[in-house]
Amino acid sequence: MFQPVGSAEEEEEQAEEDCPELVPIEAKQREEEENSNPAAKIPVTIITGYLGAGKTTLLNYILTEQHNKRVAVILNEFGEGSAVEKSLAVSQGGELYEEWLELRNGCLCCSVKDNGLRAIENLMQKKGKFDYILLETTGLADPGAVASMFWVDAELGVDIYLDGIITVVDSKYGLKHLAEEKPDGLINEASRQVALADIIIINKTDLVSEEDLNKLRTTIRSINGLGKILEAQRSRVDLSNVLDLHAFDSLSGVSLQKKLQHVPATPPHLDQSIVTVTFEVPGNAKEESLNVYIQNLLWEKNVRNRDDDCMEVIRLKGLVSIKDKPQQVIVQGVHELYDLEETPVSWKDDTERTNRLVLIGRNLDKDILKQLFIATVAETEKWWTTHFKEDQVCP
Ligand SMILES: Nc1nc2c(ncn2[C@@H]2O[C@H](COP(=O)(O)OP(=O)(O)OP(=O)(O)O)[C@@H](O)[C@H]2O)c(=O)[nH]1
Ligand SMILES: [Zn+2]
Repeated sequence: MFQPVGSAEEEEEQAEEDCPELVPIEAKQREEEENSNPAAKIPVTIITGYLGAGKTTLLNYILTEQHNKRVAVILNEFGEGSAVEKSLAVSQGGELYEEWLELRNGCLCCSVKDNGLRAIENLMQKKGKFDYILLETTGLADPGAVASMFWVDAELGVDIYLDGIITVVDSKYGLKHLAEEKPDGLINEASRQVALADIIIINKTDLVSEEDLNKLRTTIRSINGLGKILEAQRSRVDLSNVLDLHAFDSLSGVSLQKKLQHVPATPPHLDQSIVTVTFEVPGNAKEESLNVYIQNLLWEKNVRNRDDDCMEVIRLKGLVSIKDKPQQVIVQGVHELYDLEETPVSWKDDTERTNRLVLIGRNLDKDILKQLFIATVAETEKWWTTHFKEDQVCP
């Protein structure tokens, strides 16, 4: 795991902020508990989406569907009370709110008002009582920050892993939210959530015409060329499409290879600042240079496009060939965090060795990104150093 210096401390500080003490569950001992493998890691799926898009509806749906999983739910409220969340707890458990609840089907439910980290740590003390975690963020949350939590916290990483990010989009208001301009020139929350998603659920399709739905679908695709788009009413989707995705680990290596070959070049969209860029460069990458390449993009943020705008990468994904490594390496990035991990898949022969990268973000210029990458792979420092202007680091 690579992270810019300072983040770990910041996370630490955040974790210090108060979180309600969680009430232990007096649950009956389960037979499965004895049989369950204590070393097995628990998947966490983040459910995000703009206010009212249908996140809680999705949670409710998952909790009531047959899936043979004992799901623990964490509602991340960031201090904003919500009647809807209350109704979830009540309708499912018929009891208290803001505490741990054991639902009738054995699922656990919790509501927290901090960044969720402490809640998950506490939850892990109930290990063996559940085998899946769903975390709903608030509508205005940046899911990247929540996702980063699982990467930064090494201790947590022993017990759980990030399985995927689901973004629920409201059919009726989705386009409006995506087009919203923020006064400070920042990327709006709705776009950020779509950019980060592994799965995008276009929900409430009952409320719009086929024409409007097409527009929304096209816009979403133009932002995120990699994520899977599903359409739903009442957030009812096939659960095999949203759970156990392994979107962030090397297990996704095999499927990722196929997927990366079919990422559509996203059409330029006038009012859309976030795009997906993908390119392929055959050959080997030198690990050190690859780190420099990624760090310049994610940390130094000193890579600019032709208009001299800074490139902002929100999500990065790829399969690369590292010199002297027999196995394919998966690259994952969310905001400033990234990771290189060997997959179980080996390169068959040297002619096959190649690097495929997908970047989702703002002001991205495919040619410049590719040229920089070629400079890395070919280990020619010249073009490289002339292109980074140390004194022109973006804010
Ligand atoms: N017409 C229609 N309404 C829906 C659909 N799905 C959800 N709703 C309604 O939309 C409202 C918001 O749904 P929630 O699931 O609470 O949305 P949320 O994203 O959790 O909302 P916040 O947590 O407040 O941001 C509720 O009144 C739902 O009943 C749908 O497919 N069609
Ligand atoms: Zn909700």
